[in-house]
Amino acid sequence: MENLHDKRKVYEKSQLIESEIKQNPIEQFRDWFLEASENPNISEANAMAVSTVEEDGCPRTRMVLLKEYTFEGFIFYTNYDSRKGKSIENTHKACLHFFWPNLERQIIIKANLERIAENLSDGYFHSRPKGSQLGAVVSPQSQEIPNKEYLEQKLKQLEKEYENSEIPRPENWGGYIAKPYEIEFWQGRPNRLHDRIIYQLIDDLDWKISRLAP
Ligand SMILES: Cc1cc2nc3c(=O)[nH]c(=O)nc-3n(C[C@H](O)[C@H](O)[C@H](O)COP(=O)(O)O)c2cc1C
Ligand SMILES: Cc1ncc(COP(=O)(O)O)c(CN)c1O
Repeated sequence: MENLHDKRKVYEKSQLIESEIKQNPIEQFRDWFLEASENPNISEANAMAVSTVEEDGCPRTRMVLLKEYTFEGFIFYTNYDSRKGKSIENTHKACLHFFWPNLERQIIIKANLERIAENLSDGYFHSRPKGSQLGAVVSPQSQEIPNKEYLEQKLKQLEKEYENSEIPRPENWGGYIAKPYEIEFWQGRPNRLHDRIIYQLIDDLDWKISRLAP
């Protein structure tokens, strides 16, 4: 069909060296995340790929929006009965991936996942625009639906129903916190000799920092 052999870029914008990195990977994440957020060429710095392993042993990846990060972990919101929800309930694990092409950087995070407390999910749910709240109520995420009109009709009905009242958060919609145990920071370099620094959690306390070959 099409040969892409000559499609390649030289990465040369920055470097990642031990003397300049943070000892804690969340602080390192914050440095890189703030830089990405402030970059006018990156429209959704908080968009990340989330991979989960499904029952056939194959990982499946989709984008979600990171909504909060703390020293404890990374929080995103979704439908607990979705495909990702089901695989998280089975494995309690996921891999989060950020790629910011303009910075020539990627971050790969392996984590244990838990649902966040219901009151926190309530708080976030009600902070969303009403249309998005209704969207979450209307959509049986990842289920087969008969057609597009099915959602549009349900939305119209609910718009009337909740015109003057608060929309309750669906029980199956809420947040997950991904508590990291391994975080790799990757900075593109010339000659494909990229910088890779990996933090691995030891004893639930300390992070071991190593350099990996590109
Ligand atoms: C940039 C971007 C951000 C997204 N953010 C979310 C999100 O925060 N939560 C969510 O449930 N789906 C989000 N989606 C939709 C998901 O990619 C996905 O289609 C949906 O969650 C169903 O995934 P699943 O069937 O694998 O569970 C986003 C899609 C894109 C492209
Ligand atoms: C289905 C779905 N759920 C949730 C989100 C998260 O975004 P927000 O909570 O800001 O609406 C998105 C963002 N694209 C989405 O597509």
